[in-house]
Amino acid sequence: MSKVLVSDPIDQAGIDILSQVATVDVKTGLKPAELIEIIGEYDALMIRSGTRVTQEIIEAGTQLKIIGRAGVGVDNVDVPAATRRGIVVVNSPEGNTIAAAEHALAMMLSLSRHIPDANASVKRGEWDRKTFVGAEVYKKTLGIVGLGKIGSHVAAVAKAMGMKLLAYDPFISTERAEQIGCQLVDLDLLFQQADYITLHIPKTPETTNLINAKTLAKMKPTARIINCARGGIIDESALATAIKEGKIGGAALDVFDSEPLGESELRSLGKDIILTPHLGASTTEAQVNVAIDVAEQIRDVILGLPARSAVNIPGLGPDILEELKPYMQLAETLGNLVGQLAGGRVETLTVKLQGELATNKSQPLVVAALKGLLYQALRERVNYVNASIEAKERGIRVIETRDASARDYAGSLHLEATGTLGTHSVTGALLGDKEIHLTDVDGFPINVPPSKYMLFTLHRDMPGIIGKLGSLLGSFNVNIASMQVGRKIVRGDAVMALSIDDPLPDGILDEITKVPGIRDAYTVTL
Ligand SMILES: NC(=O)C1=CN([C@@H]2O[C@H](COP(=O)(O)OP(=O)(O)OC[C@H]3O[C@@H](n4cnc5c(N)ncnc54)[C@H](O)[C@@H]3O)[C@@H](O)[C@H]2O)C=CC1
Ligand SMILES: O=C(O)CCC(=O)C(=O)O
Repeated sequence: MSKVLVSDPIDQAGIDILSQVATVDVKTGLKPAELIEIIGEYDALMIRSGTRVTQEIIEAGTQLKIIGRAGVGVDNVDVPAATRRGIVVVNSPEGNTIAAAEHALAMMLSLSRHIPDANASVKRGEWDRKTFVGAEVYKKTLGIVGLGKIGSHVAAVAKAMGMKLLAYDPFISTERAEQIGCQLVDLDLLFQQADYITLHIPKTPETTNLINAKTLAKMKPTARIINCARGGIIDESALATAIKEGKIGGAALDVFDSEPLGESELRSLGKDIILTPHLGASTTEAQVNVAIDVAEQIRDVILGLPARSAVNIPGLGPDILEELKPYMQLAETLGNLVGQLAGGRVETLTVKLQGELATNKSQPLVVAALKGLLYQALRERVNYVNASIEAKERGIRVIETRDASARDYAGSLHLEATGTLGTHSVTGALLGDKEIHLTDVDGFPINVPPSKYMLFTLHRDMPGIIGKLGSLLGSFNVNIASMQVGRKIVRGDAVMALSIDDPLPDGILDEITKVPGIRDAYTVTL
């Protein structure tokens, strides 16, 4: 019989499901070394946010087939390490949405009315009505950063409370935001106008320290910030200083840079700050939802069935998966590339399946292309299961076409993204031993394997231009690994595709477009 280790407190409903197919051991509060010592016996590991599943633990888990995170964020799991070992990582994308949204709303109201401190003072035997005069949220402006599942529910409730709603989410369409009752604005305007700012975004390199001394300085002196998303999105030291110096009105935090919260000046800021120990998902209902959601997936994987919310491996039947795997990678890479070339907000994605890919069972490739397209917005949170829904919620129209007669390659995939900044297209195919090659960019034929850091230019095909670009990159210490030009006619328009060894330094793209003959330049990270 299979064995499942449950290393964080999980609702009994989940344990009951697991017990149908496995021996279940519940051992909470294990130290990393203790977990490493025993994980080798188990086929599955079920966790919440308390267990940090590091590469070391994954490597010690020689029998592990699946890691189930009873919640949304999988940032406490080394997903790439699990993927490398072929371990499925699953989560529950929606089981605790309402709980987290309600916690953020509760934090906003508690902060406004000083409820925690007033409560504590009455319990101490005091009757102080002067200290705790609060503020109403009615007719105040709420700035929502991240208009996904939780942000949208916060918006719906806040609207009903009579708040004016501003939102910042670069990956949501204006129409979608309007449907939810929010005005989509840029981040600076949101910081300047909001009376309350609530964060509902993942922690990514772009969102780390999004709230810092500089952004705090843009806010109203009465502004209150709520973070029930992830620690590290707010620079805690800058926040403490801003509250102490009266630069903002206060903050309510459920999540911290390091959890459990250790020694911190945040603890000493009185009634202008509320701190909760990562309770966003801690409702009876949410814990039942996430436990059932994840336990069912662990049960299915143990029974040899696909998981429905795998964050790293598609939930498809094993035969189709094996056949499509290299093409899924192609579709994902092209989606990621075309999304970055298009920049801004993509409104339409056209997916053309060509040659042998023009069959009905190639539909997962469309999903893989969307997963790639949404990667910049959602990082590891977009998966093969949710990519279509996420695209729909962002107002992205998907057009799928098939052309079995296209015979340049056995099978090739053409993606065209149209967005607020224009239209771009890429085509790719698998060559040789299934290596991905870009075969066309914006209608210009090329033949290059994609690399981690790339630079594309649209330019006039004329003497000296390649040399000028090479020297410019050299002057910024950028090393070119490979370069290829694609053109349709001699001395007409052309595309240059360069693989570079490191990310392009800030500001250099503008310099590139100043080179006579270069019209546009784009940098992408794959
Ligand atoms: N405190 C707690 O116990 C809980 C915390 N969470 C956290 O809440 C956060 C939101 O969760 P969901 O709404 O379920 O996720 P979601 O994926 O539905 O929404 C996230 C939104 O953030 C947007 N986004 C991504 N990068 C952005 C950026 N740089 N600027 C602005 N917007 C950006 C995305 O477009 C997306 O619409 C996550 O960090 C999740 O881990 C979730 C559940 C419980
Ligand atoms: O398991 C928990 O209580 C934390 C929930 C959470 O942060 C998440 O689902 O992302």
